[in-house]
Amino acid sequence: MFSITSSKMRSIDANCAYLGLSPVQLMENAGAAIAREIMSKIRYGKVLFVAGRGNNGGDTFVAARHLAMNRNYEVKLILLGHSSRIRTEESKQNFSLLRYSGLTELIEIADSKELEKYPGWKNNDIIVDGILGSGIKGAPREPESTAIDLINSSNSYIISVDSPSGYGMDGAEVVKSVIADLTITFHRMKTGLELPDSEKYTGLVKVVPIGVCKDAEEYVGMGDLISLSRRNSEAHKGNSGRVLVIGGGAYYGAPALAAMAALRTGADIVTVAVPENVADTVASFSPNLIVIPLEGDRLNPSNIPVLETLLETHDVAVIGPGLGRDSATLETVEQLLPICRKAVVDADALFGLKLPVKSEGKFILTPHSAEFSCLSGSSVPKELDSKKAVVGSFASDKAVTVILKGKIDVISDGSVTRLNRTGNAGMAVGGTGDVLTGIIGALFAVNDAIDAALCAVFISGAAGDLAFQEKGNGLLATDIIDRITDVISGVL
Ligand SMILES: NC(=O)C1=CN([C@@H]2O[C@H](COP(=O)(O)OP(=O)(O)OC[C@H]3O[C@@H](n4cnc5c(N)ncnc54)[C@H](O)[C@@H]3O)[C@@H](O)[C@H]2O)[C@H](O)CC1
Ligand SMILES: [K+]
Repeated sequence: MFSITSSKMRSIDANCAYLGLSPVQLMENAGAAIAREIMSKIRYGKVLFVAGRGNNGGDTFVAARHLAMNRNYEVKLILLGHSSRIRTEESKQNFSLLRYSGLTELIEIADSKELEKYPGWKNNDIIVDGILGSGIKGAPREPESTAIDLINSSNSYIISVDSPSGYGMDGAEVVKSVIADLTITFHRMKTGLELPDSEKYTGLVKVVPIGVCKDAEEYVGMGDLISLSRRNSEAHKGNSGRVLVIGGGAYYGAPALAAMAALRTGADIVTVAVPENVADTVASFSPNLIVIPLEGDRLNPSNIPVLETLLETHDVAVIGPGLGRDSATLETVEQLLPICRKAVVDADALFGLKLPVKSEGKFILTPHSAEFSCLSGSSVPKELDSKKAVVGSFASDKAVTVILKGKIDVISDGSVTRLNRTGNAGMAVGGTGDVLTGIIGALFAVNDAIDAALCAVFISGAAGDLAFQEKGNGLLATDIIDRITDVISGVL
C-alpha cells in the first residue's frame, strides 16, 4: 500500500469536510479504532491516556470514552494543559463528554513539575500517547516534553496515536520523541513512518481505516488547495508569479481572458504577447494588462527572439489562446516549447503539436477529447477507469501533465491520476478554456505541475458553479473570472 505525507492527509481530511464528512465523524472513527486495538491487545487492565490540546488529543478522548464503557478496563486520562485551551471544537466536544463517561480519573495538568509528581504514571498495562500528531511544529515544548520523558521512563506498553509524539511524520529531525511499542496511524501509511530509522520510535505500525470517502481522495476538492504555495505578506512584486501569455492574432478575447484569470488567481505580473494587429484591442480590456505587440498578424518565427527575452523574466508561459492554426504559428509554437522553463499549452497550440522528446514534466496540456485523440493518436474511451488509464499512460510516456477536459476532468502526470467534477453545462460557452489556462498559468508559476493542474481545474469549475447559480445558462467566461476570488479567498 502506498504511503502519503501528513500534508496530503490534511488535504484528504479537508476534502472529506468539503463533501460533508465532518472532522468530528473522522475523530470518532479514529478514537474508536484505537479503543478496539487496546481491547484486542489486553482483555482487561489499567490504561492511562495522555492527551494534548490538538486533534491528536481529541482522538485520544474518544478512545478513552469507548474503552471506559467496558468494565474490564480502568481508564485514566491526563490532559496536558487546561481544557479552556483545547484548540478545536471537535476536540472540545469530545473532552466534555469524558465527564459523563465513567473514567476512573480525569485531570488537567499544565505544569511540568506537577506532571512529574503525578502518581498515576506507575502500574499501567498500557499508556496511550495522544500528545502530538501531524500538527507538531519544532521540538516538543513544555509540558509536552516532560510528558514524553515520563512515558518513555515507564515500563508500560506504549501505543502512539497517529505517530509517536515528537516524531514528525514527514521525516524532520527528531529532537525528542515517544518511543512506542505500537503506532496506530489513520487511513494510510505516512511517508515518515516507514523511513529506515523510524521503527525505533514507532515500534510496529498499524494503519486503520477511519471512514474517509473514496471521492475525498480520488476527486480534487477544497482540501487540495491547502498544499498550494501561499502569497506571503512580505512578498515582493513578482514573487507570487510572472506569467507570459502568448496568444492572439486570429482572435483577441482569448488571450485577454487567460491573462485576467491569471491575475485574479494571484499572479503578480501578467504580460500578454500578441501579434500587433490585436495588441490595442487586447490592451483595451483592462489597464491591469501589460501588452507586448509582436510583429505580424499571426505568431511567426520572426517573433522568437523577442519572446525568448520575455521568457527569461517570466516563470511560466501560457501558449495558445486565440493563436489560430496557421502553419507558421504552429511551427513557432514548436520552436518555443524547448526554450520555455514551464508552459501551459492550450487551444490552437495543441493542434498538431509535436512534443519535444524530453518534456521533463515542464508542460501542462489541456486538451478536450478530440484534441487528446489528435495528440495521442488514440481515441478517448467512454468508461472512466479506462479514460484514466489512457490519460495516465500518455502523461507518463511524454513526461507531461495532462488535463483531459470533460464532464468529469481527468488529470494526470503519469504517476498521480485524479478526477474533478466541479463545473457545469453553462460553461460550454466560448472562452472558458482560456480562463482555465490562465488559472493554471498563475498556479504553475509558483507550484509543481500536478498541484497546479489539479487545483486549477477545481477552481475554474467551482468559480463556474458560483457564476451558474447567479446567471444560469447565460453565464459568460468573464463571470467565471469574477468568481475566482470567491473560491480561493482565505486559502490562497
Ligand atoms: N485523517 C486523520 O488523520 C485524522 C486526524 N486526526 C488527528 O488529528 C491530528 C492532527 O491534529 P492537529 O490538531 O492538527 O495537531 P496535533 O494534535 O498534532 O497538535 C497540534 C497542537 O499541538 C501544539 N504544538 C505544535 N507543535 C508543538 C510542539 N513542538 N510542542 C508543543 N506543542 C506543540 C499546537 O499548538 C497545537 O495545539 C492527527 O495527528 C490525528 O491524530 C483527526 O482527529 C481524525 C482524522
Ligand atoms: K501521538
